[in-house]
Amino acid sequence: MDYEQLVTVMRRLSIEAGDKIMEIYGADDFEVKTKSDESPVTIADEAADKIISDGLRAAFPDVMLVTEEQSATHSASGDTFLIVDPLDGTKEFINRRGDFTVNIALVEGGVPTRGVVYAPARSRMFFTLADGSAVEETGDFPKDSMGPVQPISVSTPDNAALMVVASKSHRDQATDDYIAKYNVRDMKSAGSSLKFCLIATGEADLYPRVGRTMEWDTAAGHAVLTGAGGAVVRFDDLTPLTYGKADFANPFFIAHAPGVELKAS
Ligand SMILES: Nc1ncnc2c1ncn2[C@@H]1O[C@H](COP(=O)(O)O)[C@@H](OP(=O)(O)O)[C@H]1O
Ligand SMILES: [Mg+2]
Repeated sequence: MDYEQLVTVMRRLSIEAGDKIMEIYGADDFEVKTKSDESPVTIADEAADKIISDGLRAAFPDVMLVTEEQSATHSASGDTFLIVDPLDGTKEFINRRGDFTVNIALVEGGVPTRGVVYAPARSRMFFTLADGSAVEETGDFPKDSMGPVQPISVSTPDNAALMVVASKSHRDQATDDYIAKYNVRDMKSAGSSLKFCLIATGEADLYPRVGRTMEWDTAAGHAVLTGAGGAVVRFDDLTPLTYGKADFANPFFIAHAPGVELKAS
């Protein structure tokens, strides 16, 4: 795999998909359909999926591709593949709350090693460079050349006063009970894979997810967080969260800056 090429292509496709998503977001109205798993989908999900899949297949014809919108056609995957959630945080998108992201990642040997997370309505873009380190790009995100980038890295947390981030649209008692085990200075809520990025930049220390997600929801954010020095572990045994699992379903997990003294579930 040519990582320089991969980063260039992932970044460009995320911007092209983000542009399309924002075009639909800005329209007066858009249709919301319900998928077989009851989750909502819009023409923005489908249009962004097409842009990204066509682009990845053209650039990397030999690498397996898994996308949320085409998930019904995926089977046993092996442990190296590209994985895409073209619009994570669909509920945020529908409710016009802004916290939605375009997510593209490379998983190698069950580990997300490169990824891009782009939040077009927030004008924030996070990705890994070819060497796997994480950056945030600022500016107006030109398609064909990288704008100014800043290396990002996780916080050195104060375990007596942690900053915790949790889902905006999927928050429950189990999550609150687990968070109650920590000394929390403040809580943020955020939608989509942005939660991983807030830990990657040091804006938060801990993100426990006691609820369902799929691998495409987490792979790109996970890659960015790893590149910034953070980690994602399973909620049940605190071992690393891996990819290429049956049905691409994740167990509950905890994303964190390594300095957080993790509590058992
Ligand atoms: N019951 C469930 N089963 C599978 N995935 C779920 C789920 N509830 C939420 N999710 C996933 O969580 C994502 C939203 O995350 P958050 O709540 O952190 O914003 C959704 O992504 P999509 O919006 O791409 O469908 C969805 O995939
Ligand atoms: Mg998603």
